[in-house]
Amino acid sequence: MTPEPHGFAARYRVAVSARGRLCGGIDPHAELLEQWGLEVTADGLARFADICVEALAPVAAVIKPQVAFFEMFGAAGVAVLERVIRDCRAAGAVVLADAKRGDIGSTMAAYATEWLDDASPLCADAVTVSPYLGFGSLRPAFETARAADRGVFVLARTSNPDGAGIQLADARGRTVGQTIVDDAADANADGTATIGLVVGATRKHGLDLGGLNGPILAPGLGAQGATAEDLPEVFAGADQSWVLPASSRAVLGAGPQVGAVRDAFVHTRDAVEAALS
Ligand SMILES: O=c1ccn([C@@H]2O[C@H](COP(=O)(O)O)[C@@H](O)[C@H]2O)c(=O)[nH]1
Repeated sequence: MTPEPHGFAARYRVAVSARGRLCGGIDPHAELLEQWGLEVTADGLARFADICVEALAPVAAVIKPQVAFFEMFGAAGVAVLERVIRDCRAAGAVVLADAKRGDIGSTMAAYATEWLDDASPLCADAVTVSPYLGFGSLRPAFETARAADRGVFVLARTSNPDGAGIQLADARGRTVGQTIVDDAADANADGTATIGLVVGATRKHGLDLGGLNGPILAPGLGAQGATAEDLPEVFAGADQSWVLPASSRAVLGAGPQVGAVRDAFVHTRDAVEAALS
């Protein structure tokens, strides 16, 4: 019997059932800043971030700041990121920091503290991680997340074409990507959905996702070519209630007016909800 959602599963389910299945990406590309009439500086970044937060935080179930675009401005950019995370969470959105961290276990523990510990100024609700050092190396992040009802999203089958070489490689009869899925499913047997996966919406992934019992972040909608109508086929074998498509540039390209960004987000979210079961 599937246990009642608790831990991160409960928080995630509440947000998605109230606001729908679309993750709004905050990716302050230099091109977008220029398109919005902003300087490519920390001040321009701060204005861009304020508009994104005002547009998305009250309506999006999950918001995913791409941390690289903040870190590239150094300490001033990280200060903007801290504010984005805090303000989005205060408005009721689940914040997934797209940081793609991964290292040996002892260093992974420091990353876990950075992104998942209440005492950190960068504390989010979930973080993306890379399993290249082995699924087990991520354990400190899983433990920190589980203790705090937070989540960790592990890269399994990414949206970029270059991912195939490693993710589809044979690992004793399964693909490397499938071993990540299976390890995540085992770790989610407690019903907390602490472990989510990243599986691109851009192509047939070839994974058996049926037993995951956790969220599936599906980037690639819009700028990378995937459409809402593609989703049912791409995620045919998954529990689609867990599928969370993500879009950044295609939504943000509607800016800089707050209302236009929000409308673009809501329009995309409604298309996703109409397409998925
Ligand atoms: O497999 C992956 C994992 C992460 N991403 C990230 O998602 C967004 C996509 O942005 P778009 O503008 O909607 O293309 C970006 O932050 C990526 O780093 C991904 O695309 N694919």
